[in-house]
Amino acid sequence: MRSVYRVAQVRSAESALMATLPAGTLMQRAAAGLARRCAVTLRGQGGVYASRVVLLVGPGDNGGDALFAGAMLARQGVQVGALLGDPDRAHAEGLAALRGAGGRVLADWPKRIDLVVDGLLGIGATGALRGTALTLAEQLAERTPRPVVIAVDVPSGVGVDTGDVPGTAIHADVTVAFGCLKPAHVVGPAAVLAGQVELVDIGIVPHLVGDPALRVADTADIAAWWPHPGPVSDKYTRGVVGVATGSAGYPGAALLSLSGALAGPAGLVRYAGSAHEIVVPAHPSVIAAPRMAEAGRVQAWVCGSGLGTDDRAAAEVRGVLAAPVPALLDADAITLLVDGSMSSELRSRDAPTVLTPHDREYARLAGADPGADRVAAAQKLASWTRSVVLLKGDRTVVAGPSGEAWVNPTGTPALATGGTGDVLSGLLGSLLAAGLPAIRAAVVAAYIHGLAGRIAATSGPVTAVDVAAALRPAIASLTRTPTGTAPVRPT
Ligand SMILES: NC(=O)C1=CN([C@@H]2O[C@H](COP(=O)(O)OP(=O)(O)OC[C@H]3O[C@@H](n4cnc5c(N)ncnc54)[C@H](O)[C@@H]3O)[C@@H](O)[C@H]2O)[C@@H](O)CC1
Repeated sequence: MRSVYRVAQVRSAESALMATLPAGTLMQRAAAGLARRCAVTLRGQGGVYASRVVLLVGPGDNGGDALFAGAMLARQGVQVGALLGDPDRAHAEGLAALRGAGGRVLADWPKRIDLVVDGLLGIGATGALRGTALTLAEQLAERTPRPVVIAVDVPSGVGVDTGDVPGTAIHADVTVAFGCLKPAHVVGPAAVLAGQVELVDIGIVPHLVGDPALRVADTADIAAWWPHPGPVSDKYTRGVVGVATGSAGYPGAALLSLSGALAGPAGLVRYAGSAHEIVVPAHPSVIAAPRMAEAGRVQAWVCGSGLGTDDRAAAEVRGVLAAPVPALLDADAITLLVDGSMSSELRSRDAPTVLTPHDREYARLAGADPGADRVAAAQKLASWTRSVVLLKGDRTVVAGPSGEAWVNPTGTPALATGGTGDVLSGLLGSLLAAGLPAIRAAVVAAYIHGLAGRIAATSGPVTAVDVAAALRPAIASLTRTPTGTAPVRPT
């Protein structure tokens, strides 16, 4: 598991550590890690000696890191040139070190570039890129062929604490993050611009205070949390999941959510709904009934997709809300919550509730788009509804009513196709029925669903049926890979 911290937490940890060290020590640690990573890239492109590196240098310490790393590379025979965003405010000692090692300040972009180091802005950034920093970022974006870019701490132009991208920003191949992960490395569009994130330990971790802003699970966590049957398990002790989705008009939603539920750890899957005659030929192990009241006992309900929004559907959602077991509400069930007529039933539930909105469903329910800070948006809805909220996206966010938040690292654009959400809700319901705490069930389901999307995408364009079929190999891969496939590797 990786913990992600906000800028204020990083700043106070850095201050606490700096008070115990000679001046400049942290910047030297950061620059050394950055220079090492740059050398790895240059070696991979044909060699370090005589390669050409351009530093983009901003007015703060982020630019200082780039200048000191440039000096280290210059001493290894690299031709290093610096483009200064604000010549009067460039880090003076860093600039002297670069010049002393044979590096130069450039008046313009050179023709040949093997690597660009983005040291325009780090954790001191506010708002969209502006001034010369913006001009340099725009000029970089226009270059063809596009040079390889390594960002210093964060890609310039991103919202470090939110992961939003308010304007032009640098698109990095690699981001060398100092000390710990920040939200921009893992969430929102910023996470895509960060590329491969590599952590350099500069010693601040023991000084980080307070709960992390976010957590990211890795394969080892998911493997440890996945419930397995024991020698005395039976189909009932493993948990029974009830699926109230689809309808005679939309039987596909029922079939897809059932395929997700059947891949999960529950021992039995029951179906309740008007597609009951259709689901059994497709999934013979499912026990089907026309209504919830006739479905038999379950340890969790999944309700919503393809249900419709008529009186019958509303009665089913009320029935699920009244049931004393964990409940997942998706799609049409979320729509039925929008008018507020079921708010008190929702907010007063004793058993856990999970809501799985995409952005448009979120906007209908919360009254506004998730906006720039997707984590805060999910936390707000979780707190108001007293539910776990799984806000779908390329980096799906999971937030609990107490404020705990997770981001899923396995997402893929391949999942952006109709019906994949139904597969996710079935799988998540099965994890709830197997007894996982709601927030953990949501984190595990999002992770496995993302892996399945990636596996399905290896054979070409993906449908929800392909994602459902890939759930089993995704789950099997947990036991084959004892430690992480997280997107972050320490250097
Ligand atoms: N504080 C520390 O102990 C350490 C800091 N380090 C580096 O220092 C960085 C933070 O340095 P700073 O606090 O100096 O901040 P930055 O280097 O991010 O620069 C902030 C300055 O950039 C300008 N600026 C802010 N937003 C802008 C925008 N949108 N467009 C154009 N200009 C903008 C402002 O003049 C602001 O003062 C970290 O990200 C990291 O790279 C590392 O050297 C490790 C140690």
